[in-house]
Amino acid sequence: MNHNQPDLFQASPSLPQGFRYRPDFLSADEERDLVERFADLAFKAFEFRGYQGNRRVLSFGWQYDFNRMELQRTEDMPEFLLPLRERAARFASLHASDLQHVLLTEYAAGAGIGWHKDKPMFAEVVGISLGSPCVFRFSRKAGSKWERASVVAEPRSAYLLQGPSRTEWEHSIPDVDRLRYSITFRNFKPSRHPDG
Ligand SMILES: O=C(O)CCC(=O)C(=O)O
Ligand SMILES: [Fe+2]
Repeated sequence: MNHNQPDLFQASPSLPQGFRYRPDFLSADEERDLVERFADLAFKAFEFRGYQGNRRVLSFGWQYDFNRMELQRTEDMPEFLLPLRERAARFASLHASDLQHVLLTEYAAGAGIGWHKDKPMFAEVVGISLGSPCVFRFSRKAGSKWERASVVAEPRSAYLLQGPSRTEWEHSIPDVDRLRYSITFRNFKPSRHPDG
């Protein structure tokens, strides 16, 4: 037996601390059903200070408006996402009711997301991937250099950003070759809940 074999459910040691990756979080049938549902949803071009990114987004529960720089209450999560929220919460050791916000993102071929940290009112982030695989890249400043790491987020996988992977590292996704969706559930930091 090879004791150096990395634990598939744990990020390899070179990945940021607090990052967890789980392949086959969804079955192929679940992935197909979700992609079919997404085709009927009203995604909107991501917009920031008048600039339209080439990805399209849709939020439920709460949405962060990047132009107004504030959270707004939005439509409740649709029923079909609730069992997935339950599973995402278990993966992150949270309660489903903690995950009051979900962002659906559609990356058409040629779309990606630039370097960023998620907004500071959010705590943990659980991301579920569908469609095209993508490279999930991490970067952080280490003295005068940048430290880098990356992992392939396969379709049907889930990842968790918590601890340093959430707070110290930025992440980005280079342009995908074909359609990818992500479902990102987030909870609020207790002191930053928009309901006070
Ligand atoms: O698509 C993903 O998996 C990540 C999306 C992301 O980083 C974000 O919306 O903040
Ligand atoms: Fe992000």
